[in-house]
Amino acid sequence: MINQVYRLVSARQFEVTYKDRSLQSDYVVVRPEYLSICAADQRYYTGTRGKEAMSAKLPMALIHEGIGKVVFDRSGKFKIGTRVVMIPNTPTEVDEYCAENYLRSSKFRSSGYDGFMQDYVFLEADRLVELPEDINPKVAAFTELITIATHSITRFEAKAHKRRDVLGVWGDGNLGYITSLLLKKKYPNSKIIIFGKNQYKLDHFSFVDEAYQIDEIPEDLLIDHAFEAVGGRGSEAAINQIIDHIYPEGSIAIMGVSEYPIQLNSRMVLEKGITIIGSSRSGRKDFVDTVELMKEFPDIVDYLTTLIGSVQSITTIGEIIEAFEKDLTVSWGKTVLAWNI
Ligand SMILES: NC(=O)C1=CN([C@@H]2O[C@H](COP(=O)(O)OP(=O)(O)OC[C@H]3O[C@@H](n4cnc5c(N)ncnc54)[C@H](OP(=O)(O)O)[C@@H]3O)[C@@H](O)[C@H]2O)C=CC1
Ligand SMILES: O=C(CO)[C@H](O)[C@H](O)COP(=O)(O)O
Ligand SMILES: [Zn+2]
Repeated sequence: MINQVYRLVSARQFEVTYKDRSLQSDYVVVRPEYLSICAADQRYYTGTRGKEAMSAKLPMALIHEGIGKVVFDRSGKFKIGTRVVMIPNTPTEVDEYCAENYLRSSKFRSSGYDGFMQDYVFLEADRLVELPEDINPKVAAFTELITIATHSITRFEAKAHKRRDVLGVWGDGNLGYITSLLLKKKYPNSKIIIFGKNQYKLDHFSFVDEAYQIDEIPEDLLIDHAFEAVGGRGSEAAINQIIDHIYPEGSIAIMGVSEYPIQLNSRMVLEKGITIIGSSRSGRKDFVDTVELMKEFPDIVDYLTTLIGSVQSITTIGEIIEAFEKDLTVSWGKTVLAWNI
């Protein structure tokens, strides 16, 4: 069959490519239903990802957050019509000590490999996780982003010391919202504090114990552990502020992506014996755990509807561009694409 792939060829420019795909294979074929734009896609779309990365990775189809329906599965593992979340990481080997998302050999969709902006996506069966029938598909669209928080909290649980009286999250955006929400669910007796730049965004975090604007943090406030969900230029200030407010021997999970190396107050990292936990992307286990969590606690999905910024129907390349441009102008929530192309 001929599959249409919608690739970014240079900043703000998409082209359709036609790829001949055989159905005589073990791939499961999924028709994308709802996709969602990640900050990483915007760095490619706008060209801010940097000249070197742009020329190394383009042309490629963007988007690594999305759900769809199975339209073909030779193995019969999935019934036709099953709604699934697609896992963008594609490992090519297994390592006893290194998770699939940290293996340098893994391929990650929309970071050098075609993402989900295609008429049909061909995936190995283990790159799909079945979703509950009744899940809100516009929230499920950004399940991948939820798995980022799941993955980071799992690493924190394994690597940080066990006092969890006060946990701080820096970043009053999408990832900060999801991370604080999952932390509150997992550690109901811990004090969860959100630190952000904008009062109108902090007002959305109704489930946290305390919220502070970053220029109004009491000097004597101390946290046991922290999660950084800022990224970009703001990462540096956020991580250094965390270093100032963390109790000795605490851990800092860094999730925000920055294009440039940032400067850390390394002297205080040493003096306080701080553990820094880098956390990037996610793997199958994080998707399975996240879907189970959403099944067990439907209120999590209810809270996450707050993050549906806008839903754009996509029927043409022009509408893809409109959706990316509109996403750049909104300051709260995720842009969900109803994939009708
Ligand atoms: N590790 C991983 O695997 C993943 C990482 N990411 C990365 O996580 C980062 C956050 O993504 P997302 O939540 O979608 O982005 P958002 O832009 O929604 O969130 C970032 C938020 O942090 C706020 N902020 C800026 N500076 C500070 C500061 N010093 N302290 C506290 N908050 C601050 C921003 O405010 P304002 O807008 O006013 O500046 C914004 O509200 C990005 O870099 C993204 O690429 C995303 C997915 C996966
Ligand atoms: O969003 C992400 C995962 O959900 C990561 O930020 C993304 O994978 C980083 O990739 P790149 O190096 O291409 O910017
Ligand atoms: Zn992402």
